[in-house]
This record gives sequence, C-alpha cells and structure tokens, in this order.
Amino acid sequence: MQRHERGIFRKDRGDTARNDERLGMPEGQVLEFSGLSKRFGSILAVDSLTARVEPGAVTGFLGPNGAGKTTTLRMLLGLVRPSAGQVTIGGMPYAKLAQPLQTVGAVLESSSFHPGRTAANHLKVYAQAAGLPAARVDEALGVVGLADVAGRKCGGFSLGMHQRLGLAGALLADPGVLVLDEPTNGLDPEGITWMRGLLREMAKQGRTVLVSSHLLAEVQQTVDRLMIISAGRLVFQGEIGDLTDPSEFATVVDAPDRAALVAALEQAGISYEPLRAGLTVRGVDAVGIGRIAADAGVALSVLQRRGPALEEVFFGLVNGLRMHPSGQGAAGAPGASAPAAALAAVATTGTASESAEAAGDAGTGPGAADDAAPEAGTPDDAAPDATMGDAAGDDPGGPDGEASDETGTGAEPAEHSEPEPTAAPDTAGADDDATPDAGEPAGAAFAVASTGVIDIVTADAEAEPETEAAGAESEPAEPESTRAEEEVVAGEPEQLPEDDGRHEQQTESDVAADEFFHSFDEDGTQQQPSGEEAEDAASDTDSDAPDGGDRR
Ligand SMILES: Nc1ncnc2c1ncn2[C@@H]1O[C@H](COP(=O)(O)OP(=O)(O)OP(=O)(O)O)[C@@H](O)[C@H]1O
Repeated sequence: MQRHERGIFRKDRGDTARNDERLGMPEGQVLEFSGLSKRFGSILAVDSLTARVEPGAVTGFLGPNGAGKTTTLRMLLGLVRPSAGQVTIGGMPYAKLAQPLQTVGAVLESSSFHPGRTAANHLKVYAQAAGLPAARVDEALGVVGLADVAGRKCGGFSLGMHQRLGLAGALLADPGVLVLDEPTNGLDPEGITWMRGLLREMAKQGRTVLVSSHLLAEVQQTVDRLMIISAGRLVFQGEIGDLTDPSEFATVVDAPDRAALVAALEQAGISYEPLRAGLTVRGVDAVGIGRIAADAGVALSVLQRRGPALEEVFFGLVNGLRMHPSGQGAAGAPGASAPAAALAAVATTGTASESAEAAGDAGTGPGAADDAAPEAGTPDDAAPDATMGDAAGDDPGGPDGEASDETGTGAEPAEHSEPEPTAAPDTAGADDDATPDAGEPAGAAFAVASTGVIDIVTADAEAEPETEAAGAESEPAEPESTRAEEEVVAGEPEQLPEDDGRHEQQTESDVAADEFFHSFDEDGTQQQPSGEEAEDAASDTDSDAPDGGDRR
C-alpha cells in the first residue's frame, strides 16, 4: 500500500471499523527521556528529566512559562543538544531516524511563512524536501481545514490559519509521532474544539501525540496523560486521575430528613463529620453513599464529591507546595532533590481536609468544579473533518502580502558546513512521484519545526560542539560537556547578556533552513544558486568553524 493511502490520508479514513484494524497506520513510537538536562550558561533549563511518552494516547506536556518545555521538545527533535542524558524516539535519537519526517511531525512555537507565498506553495517546499508527492499538499490542507484557501498568500492569514498551516506541514508525511508546542495558541473556540478532536483522532489511530501547554485547563479535556515540569524538573507524570490522591476527596451528603440519613449511615457502619449543612464522609464515594441512602429509602438533597480543584493541584506541583511520587519535586521545594521513591511518603497532602471542611455550603467549596469529568460533554471524539470545513472560513486577518515578519530574514550568516538540503534523506517507502535526492549524504535529516521552516540536523550532531547562549558564538567551539563541567565547578553563574536574545537569536539550523526556504520560488520550485552565490557559499563554509558551532 502506498503511504499516501494510509493514516490520515487514507481514502477510507471515515470507516471506523477499518481504522480500528489500524491497517497500514503510521506507527506511534515511545518517546523516552533519560536524565535529560540542558544548561544555557547559568540557566539550567531542563534538569535530569526522565519520562516516557506512550503511543496511542495524547500526552500533555505542562509547565509554566520558562519551565523548559520548548527546550525539551527541541532536544527531542535534535535541534538543541542535551548537556546530559538523552532522548529517543522509538529507541533512536532524532538525528539517527531513517525516515525522520515520516516518523515525527512537529510544530514548535509559532510558525512563520513567506508572506507572498500561497499556503499550497509553502507546503510544496516541505513536500519536495521530504520527497513526498505534491498531491500530499492538498490532502494535508484538507485535513487542517485550509483547502479553500490553498491558493491564498500566507501573508493574509490569521494567527489561527497560521497554526493550521504549521500543522499541515507537520502532517504532510503522515507521521506516527506528533509533537506540538502550544497548538491552540491563536485558535478561536471552534478551532480549539477542532484541534482537540484532531489530536484525539490521531491518538486513537495509535500515534504518539505530545502537546505542550502552560495551562492545565487548556489540555484537560484532551489529554490522557500528563507530564508536568517546573523550572526544568519533572514534578508529575501519569494520568490526570493520578494527580490527586483518593484520600484527598470526601463525599458531602445531606437529606431533608437528616436524622434518617444519619441513621442509615450508622446502620452501615460509616462514620461522618457533621457540617453546617450536611455531612462529610471519607473513604466512601458518592455512589456508595447514594446506594446506602437508597436502600434505606432516604431522599438526598446533596451528594457531592469534594476535593482540591485540578488547577489548584497543578499550581501546588509547579510551585513546590505539593509533591508527587512520579516526579522529582519542583526546584527549591523541600525534598526536591530526594529520589522519587522517597517522595511517595510526602505526596499530596494539605488541602483535602480544608476543602472538605470549607464545603459547608453545597456548591461553594474549593473543589466545587472538580467533578466535571475531563471528557464529559466535549466533542473530542468528533471526527476532525467534521468541523474543519467551517473553520477554513477563518477571517484572513489582512490583505494578501501585508504581513512582513518572517523568521530568518536579516539573519546572521550561517556558520556551518552542513550539506545543502535538497530532499529528504531517506525516501524509502515513499510514493512513485517522490523526488529523492540521490546525492544526500547519509544521516542528514529535516525537522519541520521551530520557526515553521525546515531545520536541519545531521546524524553526527551529537558529536559536534555547540554554542549555547547568545553572545557566545564568537568563542571558539569546545565540547559542551567540558563547558558544562566548568560552569558547575566554577560555581559562578556565567554572566549572560542583558537580553539573552533567545527569541531573536537564530540557531544554525534556523539560518540554514531559512536559506533553504528562500531557495524556492513562489511556485515551490527550487532555484539553483548562481555561480557567484555558490562560490560565496563555498568560501563562507571554508572560512567558518567546521564544527557547526552555533547550534544550540
Ligand atoms: N537559547 C537560549 N539561551 C539562553 N536561555 C535559554 C535559551 N533557550 C531557553 N532558555 C531559557 O531556558 C528556560 C526554559 O525556556 P523554554 O523556552 O524551554 O521554556 P518553556 O517552558 O517553553 O516556556 P514558555 O511556555 O514561555 O514557552 C528559560 O529560562 C529560558 O529563558
């Protein structure tokens, strides 16, 4: 079966029975983070992260601003080299994947597009780079609900349309792993609902779906599992239901005939605490209490599960006020450096009784909103196709060609000696009309990531030194492990420039990708550099550090 008939591009994708058989579905892969750390000068952005992301589920990657989510995802995609530890996709580091684009589709941060290029032509560039048939472009635009605006220039797109276009790029090769950084940014409520449905559908098909967000509420309705980090440290991993301890919950119950209720509870041997209005019962859930009352013929006026709100638990975890045995504890929290097993003893305490006690007035306690089941009443399972047609009618947000900023323009010259990317490295299994590049050196790979252009990673990237923080590019490159050690030993935090320029600074892969992107004309056809340009490029390469030293 040809790849373009599989997965999201299957002609029969509405056929649930056949989808369930997962015939020819792209394979989800386990993502494994092992002791992963990244230091930028004095900033330990990611600190010994060990976690596992399973296929067939949507995993939410949560943390407040600056917690290290993007850095972690960039390490996953081989765009930032770890200071320690490793991260693998199906057991392989990204740079060593045989078919990277077919394996992982990613959208990191907000994507940027050539404002004068149409959505279809923008994707054609990706398709050519990945050695995919041009037909895939229309299919991907259809999946994200942009088919109607395929011929419109990206410059006139709204933020939500940009998000969809970035997603189309990630889906182009029908990958088994989807990695999305804050995917609902800029989407309207309908778009958010659509995105949730799409993610659920992708997971249902057996793919691995990892989605970052800084808001629990944003992903609560979509995710099966959570990974929460704070200041680079893992503070929780598991299912949403595991966030709170069952002992934190109590059942609040009341009846117009309270004496009869009390008698029924006592008869059943259940202890209770009287509240201003009602009774609190611990250790028996609402179903159990309801059954006892029903058996005794007691009508109830209140029956409610009370406990800390999930958001409260989330804030407690990221602020170090709570710890969970599945995590390391937030930086600076008591016991933060203790091994996870030792943390089990101090897990999830503190707010249960307060919540239950405060629940005197039914419906006003701190946990009042808890009981909403994450999935209840949400259209998560709605087929993505069902809503995207409507969403394609998003307000374009401006006239064609007006948008001006494109990441990569005005970039510093690239300092690298990597091969000019012309096609995906491995087109095995691609379609007949694929355009493989026979001359591509083994191991070069392309990640649709970060800036919405194509980042370039080499298989031997791990062996290369890199520059970490802005301002360090002019220093001679040296192996990162040595620098990291020095930073620790010296004990003096490295003086970072006032503005570390993180968002302005381009990595080597950003610059190279931008050059690559600009080598295509508006029709999505790649232009060969003129003789003079080629010579310049060659001499740049010769004179620059041979180590590709500006990759973070
Ligand atoms: N290239 C860099 N140079 C210096 N510091 C960096 C660099 N990249 C990230 N950092 C720092 O690492 C920390 C983690 O940043 P990161 O972008 O990974 O967090 P995040 O969780 O994705 O945040 P947000 O939700 O705001 O996007 C921050 O303190 C950030 O300033």
